[in-house]
Amino acid sequence: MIRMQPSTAGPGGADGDEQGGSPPCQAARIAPDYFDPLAVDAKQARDVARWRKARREELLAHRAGLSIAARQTAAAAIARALDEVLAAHLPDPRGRVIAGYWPIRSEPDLRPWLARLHERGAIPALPEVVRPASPLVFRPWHPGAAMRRGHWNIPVPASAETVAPEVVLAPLVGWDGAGYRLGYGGGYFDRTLAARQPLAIGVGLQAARLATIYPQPHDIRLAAIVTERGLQYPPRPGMA
Ligand SMILES: Nc1nc2c(c(=O)[nH]1)N(C=O)[C@@H](CNc1ccc(C(=O)N[C@@H](CCC(=O)O)C(=O)O)cc1)CN2
Ligand SMILES: Nc1ncnc2c1ncn2[C@@H]1O[C@H](COP(=O)(O)OP(=O)(O)OP(=O)(O)O)[C@@H](O)[C@H]1O
Repeated sequence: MIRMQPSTAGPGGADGDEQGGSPPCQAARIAPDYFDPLAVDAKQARDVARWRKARREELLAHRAGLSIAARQTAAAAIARALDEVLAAHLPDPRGRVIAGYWPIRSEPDLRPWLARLHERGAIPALPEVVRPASPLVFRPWHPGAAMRRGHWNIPVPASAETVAPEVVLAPLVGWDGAGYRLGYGGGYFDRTLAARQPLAIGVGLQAARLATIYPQPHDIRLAAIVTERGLQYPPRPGMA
């Protein structure tokens, strides 16, 4: 299995991308979970944003380099782990709205999992960016549903109907053991989860784990994180 060695130096740290001589930010020295919103200054926010951009590029390049077979194996294992999480939270999915995503940029393809839920009577949904810097909107989807191109060319259901999912899969570019997600940098999922509270389950590769994503006040902790190695968050007793 291919392993990724994510850089461990934090924002403003000596990870080789510092340009100027400004003092390093202290985010790496405090507990990653502790954030006093009043203490978050513009410089720290910029440091974190720059650090995240660099990690996103590394993680996306790693994922894109995996074979199709490796990605399919991972997606199948993620789907099995998701079934377990769902069984615990939503034993009978009939009539319940469960949002996935249309895979882009080598994301695990969980459409077969959504299709199985559809067969079991659930209402799968997919997200759409309808307005920049706004929460996502979800539209019902089923295998074979008519699609159109949305923002960023991501296919979205052609239906004008919107639904409110009880469960939302959040594809992970990166993640950390405290339950935080690194996405593509639009802040869409955070805005969506801030606006309503579905059960948000992060899905991604084990290799995309970071020591911390340096959670900021806008970052919302996921309810669960699932990789090809099963449930990673919340941690199970005895798990490293
Ligand atoms: N398959 C899939 N569909 C999805 C998501 C996803 O993560 N995966 N999303 C999950 O949210 C939404 C789309 N998310 C997006 C996030 C960022 C940008 C974007 O324009 N990014 C800028 C960088 C922004 C920045 O760094 O300031 C860019 O790449 O130019 C577009 C869409 C909805 N659909
Ligand atoms: N609830 C919110 N209200 C206002 N701004 C927000 C909110 N959530 C995120 N943002 C802004 O969105 C930007 C990107 O955030 P972040 O780096 O966390 O994106 P991401 O979670 O990786 O992206 P995405 O969810 O789209 O894949 C940040 O500049 C942040 O300030």
